[in-house]
Amino acid sequence: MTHLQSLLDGSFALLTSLVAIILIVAALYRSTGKRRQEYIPGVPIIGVEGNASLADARERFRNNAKEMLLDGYTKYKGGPFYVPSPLGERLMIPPKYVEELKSAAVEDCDFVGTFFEMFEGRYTTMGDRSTLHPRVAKTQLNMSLGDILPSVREEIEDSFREALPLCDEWTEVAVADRFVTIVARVSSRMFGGTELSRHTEWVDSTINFAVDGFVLAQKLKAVPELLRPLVSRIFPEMKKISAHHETARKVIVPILERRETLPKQEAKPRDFLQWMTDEAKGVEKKKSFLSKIQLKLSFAAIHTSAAAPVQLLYDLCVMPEYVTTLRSELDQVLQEYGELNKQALAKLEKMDSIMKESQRFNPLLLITFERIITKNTTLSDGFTIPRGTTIGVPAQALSMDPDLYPDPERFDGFRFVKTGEKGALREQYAASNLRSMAFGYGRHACPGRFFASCEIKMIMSYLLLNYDFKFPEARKERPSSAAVETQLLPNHDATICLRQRPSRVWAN
Ligand code: HEM
Repeated sequence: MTHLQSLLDGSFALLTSLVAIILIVAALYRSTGKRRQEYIPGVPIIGVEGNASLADARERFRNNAKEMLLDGYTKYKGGPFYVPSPLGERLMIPPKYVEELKSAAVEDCDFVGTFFEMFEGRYTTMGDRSTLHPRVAKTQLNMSLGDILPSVREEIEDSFREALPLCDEWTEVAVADRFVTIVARVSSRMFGGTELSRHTEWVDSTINFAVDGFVLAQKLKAVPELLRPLVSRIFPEMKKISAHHETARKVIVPILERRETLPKQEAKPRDFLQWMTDEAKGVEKKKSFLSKIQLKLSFAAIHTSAAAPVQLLYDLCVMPEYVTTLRSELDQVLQEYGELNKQALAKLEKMDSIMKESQRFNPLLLITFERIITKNTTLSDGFTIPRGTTIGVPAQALSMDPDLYPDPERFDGFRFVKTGEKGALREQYAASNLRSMAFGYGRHACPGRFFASCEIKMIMSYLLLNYDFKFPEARKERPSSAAVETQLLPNHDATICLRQRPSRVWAN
């Protein structure tokens, strides 16, 4: 009896523990918000053809996303397909569906949610539901481009002098990181003037916030989702991310406090921080909030814009025949305008075109227009996208479509000047339409793309005017980009030989 009683007691204790474990697991599972993926019948998954399993395809996608996306786009052109991914299969949608979804309600077609998913936003703090920075970028930043360009020019000169000092002799340097520093400084000048752009700790934080967040996200993805809340604490990047926020607070809050004491009759600074301060509503007015958002904006602005001139520089080193034409366009424009102001930059049509062509081959993002569909959504032709599906557009594959870009495999630096002669705006570098989706599309299309376009043109102009450049003798091919899932990072180890030109800086 006693034996049976203790056996029953033991079983009861075991059962209670089991129930408790199941409840905890269920609660944790719910708290992660992850549901079992519902696939759309008949929609193919790229990479699982033949004997390949879904797990194989997901693994292959990590490093071969570019080829697999192109494969899917070519095979199922005009129709949807899934790309395999450890995060769950992502649904690539054709342009007709993009058009329908471009202005869907934010809560039904969630853009910020993709940051939380892809960059583990809960831990990396990447992604923010505040609309303050996109609001300000769409309005004040874009309206003020002409006014802020002189300070951008000055910062380019100063940061080039520090990051890439001019030398009479050919000097071999790895350029990628130096361009990140230049762009971080130039962006910071636009964010908050020289108080930010010359503040080394701030500039380092804006660069490394993205790097640490990216590394942490990759590490966390290798850990089962349930364990991430616990495991995240042991990764050093977690502490580094907190330190970047602390730097942002320490640097920005005093700037904002000083600005409050400026006499009313004094002209307000013309920078992003000031525009955000003026536009902020409710909790957005808190200085600590503004510092957090400014750091997050640096994530959107810096590595994205720094990748473009590096990739174009690599292109020009393998195709030096473009350099003379670009320099003579610059000469003509400088002669006409005397300086690189907004109108002058708009006249750099060949430069604009080659930037776009370079981006067509090596964009930073292979997929754009990424959104999470938060409720079952039926489109006009009856196609239903289940709740929880992450959608996107294979933007790079689209830019290789021969129906949109004749002879797409050929690098034709000035192809967009030719079609642009008909006055088609859609062919500009900063265009956002159904055939040019590098900057996304619709409600969330990159609001910083016009600034980015000016900034990249100015950086390339400065480079072309002041430096000769070539690859070292030993390099026979263009350095390949590093594919990390759907991102294509410019090669960070490649070196370039640079030499001072009989310098003109910018002046005519
Ligand atoms: C070449 C450089 C850049 C590239 C390739 C790029 C690309 C993108 C893309 C693909 C999106 C998502 C669009 C969509 O899904 O529809 C985006 C959003 C965004 N970008 Fe950029 N971007 C660049 C530079 C910048 C710069 C310089 C800024 C700020 C000054 C910026 C600020 C933003 C913001 C705030 C958003 C979010 C918009 C929203 O929440 O509605 N970007 N960008």
